[in-house]
Amino acid sequence: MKEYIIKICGLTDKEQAVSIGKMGATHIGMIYFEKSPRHIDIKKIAEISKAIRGLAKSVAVVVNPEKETVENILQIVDIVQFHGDESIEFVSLFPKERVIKAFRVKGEQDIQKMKPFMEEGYTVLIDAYSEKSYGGTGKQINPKLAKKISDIYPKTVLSGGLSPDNIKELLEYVKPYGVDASSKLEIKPGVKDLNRVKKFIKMAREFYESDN
Ligand SMILES: O=C(O)c1ccccc1N[C@@H]1O[C@H](COP(=O)(O)O)[C@@H](O)[C@H]1O
Repeated sequence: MKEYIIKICGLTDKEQAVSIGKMGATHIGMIYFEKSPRHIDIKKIAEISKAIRGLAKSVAVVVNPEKETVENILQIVDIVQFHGDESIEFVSLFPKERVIKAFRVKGEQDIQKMKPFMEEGYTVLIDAYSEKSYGGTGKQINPKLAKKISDIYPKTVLSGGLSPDNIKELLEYVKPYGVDASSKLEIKPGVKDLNRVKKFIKMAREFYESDN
């Protein structure tokens, strides 16, 4: 069977997370980064992670964390998503299959930074660069650049401003291994519009389950 990732991120509510798991998301993300408007504490992450067990994989998004923080988080979620400037030396302290490494991509020069992670076979997520924020900005990555990265590296997850309005076109053009969406599926930070989420997941599943 074909492997792919459909990740919905920035959940703060258990009931919403369970609904999204039932809609067919493969991964559900929660933000553990105090500067984010979607930040939730460890107790809440544990509660949501437990509730979605068997439905979808749980992912905690962190930005430049301490080693102990990651060790504690990996006790309660399936996967940790490093969304800051973490080095390969730091990331490789943790099991590869339990890691997603995100890169905020400005231009082709950033591909160089991804190379060590690609060579080691990590799942690599690409997001748009923003000066103001580490993520969840709704900004879109240049599709040509995204395609170039996805063509180079088969385990590339596309993110950055994805929604039902652009997903079909981007999937057909970039053909990434996975997709990840957050802010463009929200009513307000941390609260999802479930109709938009459902539409997004349906469109992504149609792509991945067709002979694209
Ligand atoms: O969502 C956040 O607040 C956030 C904070 C810090 C790092 C990452 C964050 N979100 C991730 O950013 C990408 C793109 O999100 P969007 O769809 O453009 O809103 C995604 O992986 C989010 O999980």
